[in-house]
Amino acid sequence: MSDVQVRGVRYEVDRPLLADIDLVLRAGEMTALSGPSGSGKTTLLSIVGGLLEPTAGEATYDGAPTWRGTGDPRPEVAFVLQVYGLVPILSARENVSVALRARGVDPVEADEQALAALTRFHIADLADRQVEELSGGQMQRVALARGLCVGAGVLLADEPTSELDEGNRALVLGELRREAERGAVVVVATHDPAVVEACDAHHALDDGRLVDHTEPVHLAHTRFRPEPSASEAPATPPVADPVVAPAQDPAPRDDSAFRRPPAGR
Ligand SMILES: Nc1ncnc2c1ncn2[C@@H]1O[C@H](COP(=O)(O)OP(=O)(O)OP(=O)(O)O)[C@@H](O)[C@H]1O
Repeated sequence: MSDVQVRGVRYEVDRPLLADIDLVLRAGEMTALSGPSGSGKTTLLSIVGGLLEPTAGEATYDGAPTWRGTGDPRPEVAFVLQVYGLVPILSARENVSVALRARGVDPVEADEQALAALTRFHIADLADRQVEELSGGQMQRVALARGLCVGAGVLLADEPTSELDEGNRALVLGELRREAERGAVVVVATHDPAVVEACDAHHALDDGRLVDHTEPVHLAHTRFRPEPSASEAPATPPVADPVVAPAQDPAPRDDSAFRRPPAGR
């Protein structure tokens, strides 16, 4: 098991997009990366995974830079992309199978493993449907099946629950937890306080820099949540910290499947 080390990373295009990023992303843990839209989460994931070359500094995994000079990620790295990156005219199973074949898995075996991966996300019944016929949430789960099926050492997921209902979010968090438990570095860029809460570590970005998130966390949808009108005002005062008490669920949620394990595991 190896951690990802991010040291002195800066990234500029026509202006600085990331500056002074120093992080350790630990193997065996789920790490949340939060921050408002445009704060640099996707850019940082891309550098961590070797899709982008940092202007300065480096990200390393297992002692070697993740940037290989080409923009092709190392085989130990898998992404679940925000825009899914699926091939619309291929079936769900084919989209997953392609990722396995690219890593040298025999085609018949790859098809079997692809079906097993879709089963993890409760979409085995959609295996032979073309991806372009699927809903956004179904596509997101196909992308998750593809990202998680390869047993990557570094799994980078960009907003992996953005299209999902609460039940499927719990399912996905449970599967990400399983990846961490087998020793992967799991990093999740997210706006969702429930996802942050399920992670072992949390780093917040604002305008391309890491910020102290012990104060109210920079989560866009909590920051910009409108004030309730007088007629909508709750009978009891709202809780001050949206991350400590993020949800106002009417019913208790069974999140035991993805809750972080107790200390000293
Ligand atoms: N190729 C590019 N050229 C120039 N600017 C870019 C490029 N890619 C991203 N940016 C800018 O970099 C900043 C960070 O973008 P990024 O996608 O990393 O943010 P994010 O935190 O992931 O946002 P979101 O939550 O909306 O997905 C934004 O201001 C964006 O406009």
